Amino acid sequence: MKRKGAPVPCLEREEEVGQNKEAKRLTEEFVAKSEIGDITGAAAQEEAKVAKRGEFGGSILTDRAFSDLPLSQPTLKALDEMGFKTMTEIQARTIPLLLEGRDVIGAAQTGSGKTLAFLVPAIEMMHFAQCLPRNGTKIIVISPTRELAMQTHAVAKSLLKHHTQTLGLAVGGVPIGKEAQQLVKGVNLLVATPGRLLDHLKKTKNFIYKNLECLIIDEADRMLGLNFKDEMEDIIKRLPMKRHTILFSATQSAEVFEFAKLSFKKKAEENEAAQPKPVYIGVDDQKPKATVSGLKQYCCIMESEEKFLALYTFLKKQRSRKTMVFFSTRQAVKFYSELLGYINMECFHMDGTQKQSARNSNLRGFTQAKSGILLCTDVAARGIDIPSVDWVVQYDAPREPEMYIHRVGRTARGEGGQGKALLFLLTQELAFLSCLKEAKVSVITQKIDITKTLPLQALLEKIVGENYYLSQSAKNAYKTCIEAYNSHQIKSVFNVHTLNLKGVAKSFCFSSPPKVNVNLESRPSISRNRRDRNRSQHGMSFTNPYGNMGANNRQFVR
Ligand SMILES: Nc1ncnc2c1ncn2[C@@H]1O[C@H](COP(=O)(O)OP(=O)(O)OP(=O)(O)O)[C@@H](O)[C@H]1O
Repeated sequence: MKRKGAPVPCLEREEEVGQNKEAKRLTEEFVAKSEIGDITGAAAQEEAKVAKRGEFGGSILTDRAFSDLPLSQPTLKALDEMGFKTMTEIQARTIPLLLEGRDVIGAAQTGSGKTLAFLVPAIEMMHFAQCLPRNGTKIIVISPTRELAMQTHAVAKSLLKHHTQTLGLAVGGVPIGKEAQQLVKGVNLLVATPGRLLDHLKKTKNFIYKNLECLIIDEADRMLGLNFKDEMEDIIKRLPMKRHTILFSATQSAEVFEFAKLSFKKKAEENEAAQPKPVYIGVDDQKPKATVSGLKQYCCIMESEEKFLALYTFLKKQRSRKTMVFFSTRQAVKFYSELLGYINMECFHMDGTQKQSARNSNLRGFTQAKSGILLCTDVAARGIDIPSVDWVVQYDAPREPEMYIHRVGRTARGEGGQGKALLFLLTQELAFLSCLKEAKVSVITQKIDITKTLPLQALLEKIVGENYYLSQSAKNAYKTCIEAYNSHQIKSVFNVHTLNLKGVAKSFCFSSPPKVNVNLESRPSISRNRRDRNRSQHGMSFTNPYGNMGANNRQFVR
């Protein structure tokens, strides 16, 4: 195939720049006519009612001051310099217990100050033990992503400003050698991601962790889920048994309690009578809502072919705001950021497979921006504390309600934080709202009308069709989108067989579904023999019998 067009997002050829300007002019014309991005009708009325009831906003702070606690002078001074005077509820309820040396499982809404809740007592523990570098690592904090680990490390650095204890960071994506040297010199408080921590536990000679006093697991429900379970079990096996364990998360799951049993049991067996039981503090367990009061939540119901038009129009309308958009795959993040860049809507993008330097610079760029767009996968869903995010848009539905809660938790954070969240759902996915309701999340639904913007579709199809790189990227994104949908956790709601492939293809700017091989684990109508035949032909994965899925595949396309 002749490769037409410039590699995206570079625009080098003169005529392409011209084409780009034309695309921009035309797209803006369509946007001006559209209504999405303005909350209207029933949604606006509902919003007014909520405001009237005084349910929106509100303080997360208690009237208890940090200075009421028996904290060391260096810590109090640092807290004061950081601008923290009174405690949030999770801090007020857990810090005193942790200072007494109790093991705690803490749960509190996103953005409610859990980081200080575990760092302050951890630092006090080191201070009062008068730790020196030669004592090795006394505290380990494990975070699920590099970004969250870096953020926690930054908060710990500020808190340790007037202390003498040492701090270190061990995350993937950076040379391991330098970290190892630091560990050998003596890091009293180590913040790490699980994979890199395990590497050091296995391979870094003279890494002193035998004196470990406290293991803190942040985002515990995520860390103990399927992806990290084996690593975490291996880590736990290697660490000294005699230590405190602290688990924190915004959402609690059965896994956390299972893990807690495993982690706390060993110690209990060792000296059962002397060990007080771990304490569970669920700050929001009695609250009717799982999300913070400063968050307004909306849901737009649409068809597949409307999705990208709706997003584009929304982003245009909200261009003076700071918006995060979540997708289910990194290929979708890549394609849509290229496409938006091509039509002059620059955005930051972040996914788990980017080089660490690119991840950092995108996150830094978006964090520092007054307005802007960050397209991302769930690598940015948890813990990340970006100031003043106005909107969280979930372009692809999350894989479970807990992930919804974490994603929307990137806005309306901290004291007085306010923000809005918008969930895109396909008509056949409406039942997900019941799942959200069960998880104590209620959203205001809105049907959107994008008829005025529909002519934009042809222009987008032309742009993608004429650019080899964009169309390859779109194809990858289309293929992986279907595969991700197929592996959705809530199969009764997100059933791949109900997808309208023609509509999905349109959302990736194809006029008809492109030919792709898709790996789907199962399809009820396919005989086992045929499936096995396919499997043996193609190794572990097999070519989906939809094969080159196309619009004429009637069984699959509505
Ligand atoms: N006592 C406090 N007073 C004022 N602001 C605070 C206080 N404690 C924390 N904050 C601010 O609240 C914001 C959210 O805190 P943090 O990142 O610790 O939340 P979190 O509960 O860990 O959220 P998530 O569940 O999303 O990880 C931060 O910007 C932090 O600086």
